[in-house]
Amino acid sequence: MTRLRSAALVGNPNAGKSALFNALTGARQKIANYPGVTVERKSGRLILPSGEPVELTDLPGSYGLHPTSPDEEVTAKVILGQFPGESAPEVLVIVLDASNLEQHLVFAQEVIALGRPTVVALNMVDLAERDGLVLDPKALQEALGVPVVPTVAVRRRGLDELAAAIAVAEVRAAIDPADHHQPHTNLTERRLTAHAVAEAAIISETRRHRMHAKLDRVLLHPWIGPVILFALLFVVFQAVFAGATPFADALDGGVGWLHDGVKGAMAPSLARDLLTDGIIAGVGSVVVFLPQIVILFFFILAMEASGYMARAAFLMDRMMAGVGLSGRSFIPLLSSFACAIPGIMATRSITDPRDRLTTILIAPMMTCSARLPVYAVIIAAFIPNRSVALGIGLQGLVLLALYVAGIVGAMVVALILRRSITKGAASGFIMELPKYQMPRLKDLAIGLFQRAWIFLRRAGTIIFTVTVVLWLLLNFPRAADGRDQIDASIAGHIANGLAVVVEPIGFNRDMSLALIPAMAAREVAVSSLATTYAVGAADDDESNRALGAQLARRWTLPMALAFLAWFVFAPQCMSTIAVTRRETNGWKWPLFMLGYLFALAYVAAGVTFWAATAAGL
Ligand SMILES: Nc1nc2c(ncn2[C@@H]2O[C@H](COP(=O)(O)OP(=O)(O)OP(=O)(O)O)[C@@H](O)[C@H]2O)c(=O)[nH]1
Ligand SMILES: [Mg+2]
Repeated sequence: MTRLRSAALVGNPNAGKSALFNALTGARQKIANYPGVTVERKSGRLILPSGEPVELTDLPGSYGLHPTSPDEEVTAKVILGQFPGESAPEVLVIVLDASNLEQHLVFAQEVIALGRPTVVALNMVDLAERDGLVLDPKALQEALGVPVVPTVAVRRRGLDELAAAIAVAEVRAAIDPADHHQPHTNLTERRLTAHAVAEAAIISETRRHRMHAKLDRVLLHPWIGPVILFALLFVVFQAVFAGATPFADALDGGVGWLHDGVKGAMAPSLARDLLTDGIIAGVGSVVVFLPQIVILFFFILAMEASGYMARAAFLMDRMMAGVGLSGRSFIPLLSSFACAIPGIMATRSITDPRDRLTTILIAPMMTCSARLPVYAVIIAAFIPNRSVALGIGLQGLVLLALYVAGIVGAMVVALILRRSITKGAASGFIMELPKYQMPRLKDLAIGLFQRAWIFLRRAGTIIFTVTVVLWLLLNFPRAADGRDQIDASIAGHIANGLAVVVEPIGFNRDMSLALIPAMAAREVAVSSLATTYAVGAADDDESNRALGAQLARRWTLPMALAFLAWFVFAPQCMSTIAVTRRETNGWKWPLFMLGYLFALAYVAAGVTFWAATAAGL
């Protein structure tokens, strides 16, 4: 019987380890063009040319075996076999960025010096060629004393050769198992060697960086840069509304058609109502926002893949320093625009613990994609679809304002925290800028498909479940004839109780009813409202079934704005609290987070409501 052998991918951040891992194992780990994407180890199965399986582990990028941040610690522990119950990987596969050889050779030497079976993947040779670098893998192999295989992870070039080299390295491991020397060079020596080795491996080098240098001069310019960044974000939010409308309308029509079809086909019964008013109205009201999600992520993924996101981090560094954070916090905060959970996990690449804690605490204020359906449904119902000037849509503008409100809120809180609870000097910014790349359509398509799938899976699982439970709580006990079903129901009683608390900030019963199930996931606020109004609507009320129409009829503009303000801040997400507990090792910080965010949400909603009312809106 063959036993499962093991290998691990190690190297500097952004070398293409995860891209190689995906290509070799068929996994779908997140890859993106900035350092610090992977923060946890992840294993998969690689089949060698002989048919033998190898357990391959993808690791967070690292600059050395002496970790300076939690993600680097994972890498060091795996390489050195320090995780309890796990032995060190038999083969170390060092992934080098060929276009950035000198820098990547510093850590590589440290790994090679461990004396373990080692293979080098000289990755990104395509980018090196593009930049006018011709390399000599043989010379590199000779200098390093381990096999070197040129690869292009994203084009699947060199994969067989790499697998073959891993297989051979294993055989050598079996012959000579106890060859352990410790690294006996210091950092300065390794830097000098790296320079010499890289120089020897470079056959020719023509300077073709000029175009990119020019691009950086514009995009990183102290004031042109931020203007471009802001203009870009502006375009994104306009596109989210303008581009999605036809698709969203079509989906909405589909959901309506399904609702009416089922209603027509089944005899009146509670089961029919559960299907139509509960599941189809509730889950359907969230699913229709798929086009918005896809458009938003199209831009995010394109900016990530091109290398622009890392420039955005660089631009924001000064602003972040102003509130006591470093540009390092930018990437985790940026990830939080998809979802705070990966965002909070991405803080593992932050060296300074207080910096890291602050970033975790403010991450939930970044507008995650779960808020998009809530924002979009309210905006579509209350903000007129007209242009303010030059074809700039008012709806997109309001959406952008909500995102900005979250960011400004987070910066203010960071400023306060850094002067009180997480006091300390801001640490420096050391992120290296990745190379510009043209995003590949196939990668974008896969990334979008993954995001769409995550969104639909949430709709099919958590939102579905909460909607069914809510429908049950809304329908029982049954109201006496002629009485309001919602007021009589269990959910209605709970909501009436909570309404006392949220009345001062302008919320009515239906709004407070939406808040409790929305703790499970923010989108549930939308499905709850849809289900509540479907249950509450009299049967002859068909024409007004659309959620937007119901909202416009039942809420005033100040109420709607207050509801939006609430969702900018409210920590309506159990999973975020759970992940905060895990990442901070205890209940103290997640409880603090819950407390301060609810307080902020309450104040923001109240101020919005009363200001809007006073302004006569
Ligand atoms: N042109 C080209 N791009 C590559 C190659 N390998 C990876 N990339 C791109 O380089 C970027 C970084 O790749 P990742 O696989 O995320 O890098 P990583 O080493 O896992 O990075 P961390 O997880 O941050 O340590 C992504 O945008 C990839 O698409 C390659 O061989 N050629
Ligand atoms: Mg990675």
